[in-house]
Amino acid sequence: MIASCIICNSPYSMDTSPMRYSCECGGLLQLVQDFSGIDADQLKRCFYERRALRHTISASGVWRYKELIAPKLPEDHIVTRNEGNTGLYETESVRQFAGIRRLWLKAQSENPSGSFKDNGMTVAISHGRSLGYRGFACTSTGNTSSSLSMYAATGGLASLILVPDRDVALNKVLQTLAYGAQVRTFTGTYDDGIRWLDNHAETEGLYVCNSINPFRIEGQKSILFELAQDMDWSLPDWIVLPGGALSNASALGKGLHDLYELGFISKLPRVAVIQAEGASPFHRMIANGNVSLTPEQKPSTVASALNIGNPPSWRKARDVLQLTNGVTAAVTDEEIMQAKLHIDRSGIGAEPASAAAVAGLRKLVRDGTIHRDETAACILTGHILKDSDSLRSYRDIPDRIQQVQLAN
Ligand SMILES: Cc1ncc(COP(=O)(O)O)c(C=O)c1O
Ligand SMILES: N[C@@H](CCOP(=O)(O)O)C(=O)O
Repeated sequence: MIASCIICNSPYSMDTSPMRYSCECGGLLQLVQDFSGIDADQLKRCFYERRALRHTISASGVWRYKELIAPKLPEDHIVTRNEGNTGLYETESVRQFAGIRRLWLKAQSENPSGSFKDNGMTVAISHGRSLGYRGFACTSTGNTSSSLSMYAATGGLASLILVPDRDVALNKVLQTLAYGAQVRTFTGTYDDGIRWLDNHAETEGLYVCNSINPFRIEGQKSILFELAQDMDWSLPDWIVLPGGALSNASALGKGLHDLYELGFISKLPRVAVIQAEGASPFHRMIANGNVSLTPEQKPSTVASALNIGNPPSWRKARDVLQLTNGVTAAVTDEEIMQAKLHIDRSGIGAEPASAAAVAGLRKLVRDGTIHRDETAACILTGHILKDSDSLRSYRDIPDRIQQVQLAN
């Protein structure tokens, strides 16, 4: 496959190692898809047929869309856990909380490792394996690492993980270790980890699975494809998602572009990217009308997955806002936890980072950016058990635990 630089358009072949993540000029790479031979109506029928095929690669909520993601990747290199196929819910209590006419929640938390990362990771790992790599690496606040180490274990491959030594959810790191990964902790943030990988991955023979990897982004497009298929190719007015490294904003935007180009959808929904106030360099850039991103040196939020001060994909996300007439917002930790309470009590549940999307939707409805008669889908990115420390902040929990003596 060919990738091109998002800044200067230089082309690169992605079929040989060492793997390339960025251009000589520093711009990230983006895969170039050729949809010229595709019969869209026939492909649409295939998507429905494949969804019904249990226990096959094609039934995966990612590989079902292989022609639009990695058409030439040989099937025998694919490492899959039947990812995707996640639920789409309409929940009255969360809808009322957000204050919008109709709201759908896409629960990527139902993925096999518990977060949306699996949609992209299956593609990145499979691509790396097709190039002959045996060692896979990332830096992570915990979800990318859980996903990477799960797929590495599935494929009999080695994983090396760099984890900041503070402000990460311990149970995500334990999940990562449980799958068998080697973990190195360091003083610093996700941003420092990315820099280290940039400088050392090639010499250590490692394939990097962070979202600087364009195959990760390509795989994450499937979240949007599945949402569109679930909704019979008629998407809501808004797609609202949390923003950290901005991989999801980049991927969903590319997915929207693809579906529009192929004629699967006739209208582009608007994209709203929601950041936590303590880690909101992208929101500040957009709100201030700046042309480049000023990194945040000490990102800090209760939504530990969003503790990212220098999101690598900010240019791709900016282009998505331009394509979809999108917006950004920032929400406080208190607003995030308030939204999380509603999502948890609805029975769906989510980690704080995911709840930022619902908190942001509520804010944008309240300030009139989103009209209450419009419709929206929020992407719930991670599972309720992912950040279990945050659950301790529910003040009513002690009142609902009763110590009793059980008589036989
Ligand atoms: C649960 C969860 N939600 C949201 C995000 C932010 O997504 P992105 O980095 O794609 O902006 C992350 C990690 O990045 C995450 O782990
Ligand atoms: N929250 C993420 C951080 C972003 O990672 P990336 O995979 O988009 O590079 C995590 O789970 O580590």
